[in-house]
Amino acid sequence: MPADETLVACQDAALTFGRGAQAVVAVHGANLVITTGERLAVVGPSGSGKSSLLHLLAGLEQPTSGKVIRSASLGTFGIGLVFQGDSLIPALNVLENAALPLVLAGRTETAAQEAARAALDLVGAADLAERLPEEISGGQAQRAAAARVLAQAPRLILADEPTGRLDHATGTRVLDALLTAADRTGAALVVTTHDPAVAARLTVRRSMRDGRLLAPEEIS
Ligand SMILES: Nc1ncnc2c1ncn2[C@@H]1O[C@H](COP(=O)(O)OP(=O)(O)OP(=O)(O)O)[C@@H](O)[C@H]1O
Repeated sequence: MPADETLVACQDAALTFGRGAQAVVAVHGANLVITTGERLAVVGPSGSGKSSLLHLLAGLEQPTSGKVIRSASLGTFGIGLVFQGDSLIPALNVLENAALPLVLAGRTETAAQEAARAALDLVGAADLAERLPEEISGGQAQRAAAARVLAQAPRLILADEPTGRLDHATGTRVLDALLTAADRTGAALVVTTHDPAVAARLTVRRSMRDGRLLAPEEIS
């Protein structure tokens, strides 16, 4: 795999919600290229457009104008999105939640659960495997959700405030796990955050202000 393969490129990609007087421009013409090996922090205050930008990169939202181009090489599990908030299926335990996408993609239950266990271990949540989502805290659920993404070994990990609801030690562990997983698999990693200490763990920082993506800054 070439070191600088482009995975996703935004060309003047804008995202507007609503119309007319109610229109909110969440992202103004963003230009951004994500290559393999990328370690990018997107920082900015609440409402500045970080989640919207991530959703454009993931293809969850289509740009209102401009383009978002994803490499055909990304395939089924090319992009793994760690969402803000709860995303676990209540009727499945943590292990089954983490294994589900792999089972749906045709892996055997055993192979899927093996990958899920390894990912839970990586985020320090192996002891939660048999618990239901209602039996764990919000921070533990965030770790389980991160494990579900890591089990898929995506080539691009998009993490939306992955440490936002966690105490410092747990947040550090989740971030360590995302960085370790990205290093091991060669995945690119994009993290949105309010927290300068989280941004400092990545290589490049881009700030958002009122929907505008500012120029890249290298993090020393
Ligand atoms: N589905 C939606 N419908 C209408 N407006 C939206 C929608 N999603 C986001 N917005 C608006 O777009 C702007 C950017 O929101 P976004 O969630 O991307 O910001 P953010 O920087 O991720 O904020 P936070 O840090 O609080 O998650 C905000 O003004 C928000 O109210």
